[in-house]
Amino acid sequence: MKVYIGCDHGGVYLKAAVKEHLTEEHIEFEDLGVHETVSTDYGPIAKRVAELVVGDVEALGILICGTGIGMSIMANKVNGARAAVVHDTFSAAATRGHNDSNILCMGERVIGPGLAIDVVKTWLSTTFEGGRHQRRVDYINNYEIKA
Ligand SMILES: O=C(CO)[C@H](O)[C@H](O)COP(=O)(O)O
Repeated sequence: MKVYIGCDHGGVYLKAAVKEHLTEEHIEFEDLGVHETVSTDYGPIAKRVAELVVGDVEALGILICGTGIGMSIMANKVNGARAAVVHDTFSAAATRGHNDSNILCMGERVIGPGLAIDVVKTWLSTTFEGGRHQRRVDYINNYEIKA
């Protein structure tokens, strides 16, 4: 598994904490930026990470901005991206197990690093349950194909 990670200026510090965790856990990742707190736009970073994730079935993405919301809105414009804004461990497990989310979005202005790392751990260690949930994810995929 490889994790593509990106942030805007509102997520630089939380991204650093998440990268530290991934490094400790020997999880391969690629940082698509940004690296400074200079004001920047989340759209291009979300698009790039989402495209890389969709292009590699083994890959997952983590996107961080102030709220996680702008990143998720943009990422979900990329066909095949299932980006979820998550700030609690229950939702982290549910969105992997039920929605097969492939991108986790968080807001540095919403969540502290301790809980954020717990969210990342839970999200990365939960697998898609399939079954009835596969039918529901298929509905989304089929909608994208026809759109
Ligand atoms: O959370 C975000 C998008 O969802 C951005 O990080 C946030 O809107 C940036 O705001 P500002 O330019 O005022 O720092």
